Amino acid sequence: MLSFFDDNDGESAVQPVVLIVDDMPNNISLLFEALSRLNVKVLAARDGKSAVDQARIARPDLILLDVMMPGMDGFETCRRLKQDELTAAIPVIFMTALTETIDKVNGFNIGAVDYITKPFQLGEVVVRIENQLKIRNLQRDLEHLNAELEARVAERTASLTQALAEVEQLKNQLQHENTYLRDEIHLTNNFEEIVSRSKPFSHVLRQIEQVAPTHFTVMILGESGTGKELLARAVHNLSPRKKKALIKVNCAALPTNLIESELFGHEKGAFTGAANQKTGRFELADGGTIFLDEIGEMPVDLQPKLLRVLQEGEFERIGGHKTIKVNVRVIAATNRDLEKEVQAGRFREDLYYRLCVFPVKSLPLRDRSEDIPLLVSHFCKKHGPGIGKTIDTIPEDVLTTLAGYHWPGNIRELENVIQRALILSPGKTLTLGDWTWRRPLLSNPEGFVTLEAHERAYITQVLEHTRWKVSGKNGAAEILDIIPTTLDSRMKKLGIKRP
Ligand SMILES: Nc1ncnc2c1ncn2[C@@H]1O[C@H](COP(=O)(O)OP(=O)(O)OP(=O)(O)O)[C@@H](O)[C@H]1O
Repeated sequence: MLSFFDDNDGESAVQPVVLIVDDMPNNISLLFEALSRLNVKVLAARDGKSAVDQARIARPDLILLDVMMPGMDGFETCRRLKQDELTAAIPVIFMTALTETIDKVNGFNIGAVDYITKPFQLGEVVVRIENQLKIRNLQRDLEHLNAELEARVAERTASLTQALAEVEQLKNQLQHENTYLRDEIHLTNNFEEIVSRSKPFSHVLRQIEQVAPTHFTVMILGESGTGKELLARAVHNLSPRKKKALIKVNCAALPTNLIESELFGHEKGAFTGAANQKTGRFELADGGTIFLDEIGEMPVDLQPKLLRVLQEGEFERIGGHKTIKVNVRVIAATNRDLEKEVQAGRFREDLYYRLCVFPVKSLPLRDRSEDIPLLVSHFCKKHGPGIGKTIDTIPEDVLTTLAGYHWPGNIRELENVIQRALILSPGKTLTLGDWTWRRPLLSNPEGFVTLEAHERAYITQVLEHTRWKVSGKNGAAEILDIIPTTLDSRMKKLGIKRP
């Protein structure tokens, strides 16, 4: 007995189904009998329409289709079967009487696989059916193999795509980390020493560019370490006086009794200890610029003399009678609230107005934190060579940690942190070491950070302490008394990454 779907265990698998379509009951019974020799299930239909309906439901493995039938003939039935995707793949064998004059080629054209002629030679019929069922079986195997192959290809493609995406992500991350180092810091301004891409700071630089070529006195206001001196130098360098001297006086660094002599000079014997004549800094700055840093520290009794130089460009040395005329551009800076100083009577109002003709406010680092990556890279380049360090990677997590800090000491503090990090970095990747242990997070009353920044800093601190051991004995999760998965998700949320 023929079994088309025997599997390896010898068990008979699904029985093939053959649909006989003929309007003559005699033919159907003959075929029934012939097919009973095969291990197949036989279905029958008496006309084309019910054949199509049955085929849609039963999905036979083979259809024996009479050509000449009343109503829908075999050709039309076959056409319909082939148009329907549920039945299109079912092989069709046409049955036709020898006496019938039909166009056999047409039958093959519309999808038939074979012809059987009536009256039936039952032996031949069985062989033809067997052959078609074998072919059908092989086709099924092939389809199955194809599907399996496609599934495997799809699986491989998916994992390759995933791997490619991960590589791409890694590449992006590395590129990002290196961007600040690789790119020359091309700034669209005329400030060689000043590094910034921040929008608010670009307004400050714009003001500097506008005032620099004029003769106006410039007052630079801002917290300590925000780059006031750099701005003052920029004013001078962008002015027509750039070839002449820029003389700096730090009013806070000079003892009160010496400020007048430093600024205006003295004649020999003008006071005890004045053994020689001294040229003051206003005279030295003649034709150039004088930068009076920490102007808020200027003693009140000296302020009228300063006002006179500003207004008339003249003064006398201490102990001297000769009026000295100078052409000096004045730039002043302070981190104090000068208006308050005026109200408190420590600063003359007229001098205040004379100095504040053109005030420029330097910005604290916390208001331009987008500059942190640039500044970090700038300070690596500025200080690395001095201590024999070449940094080529600034990891994202280093930048994230730095961006989360409030910077009460501004850029000067950032510069110090980077100098220290450079010393501690063992290779070419910048590491912050245990900086987080030391930074005075809450030391500055104006410098409170957000809860999130504090949490980020604190978790980073603990992780650095445990050398990035998250779970297990002496791990960060144990210290923080939270479960490791919670710590993992906090780290993800806060952007904390193991260096
Ligand atoms: N935009 C910047 N780009 C590069 N370096 C900067 C920038 N701003 C400040 N710095 C650096 O930060 C340090 C502090 O800057 P600076 O001395 O100009 O600040 P300051 O406001 O004058 O401070 P203070 O009020 O204490 O005198 C300097 O080493 C300076 O070179």
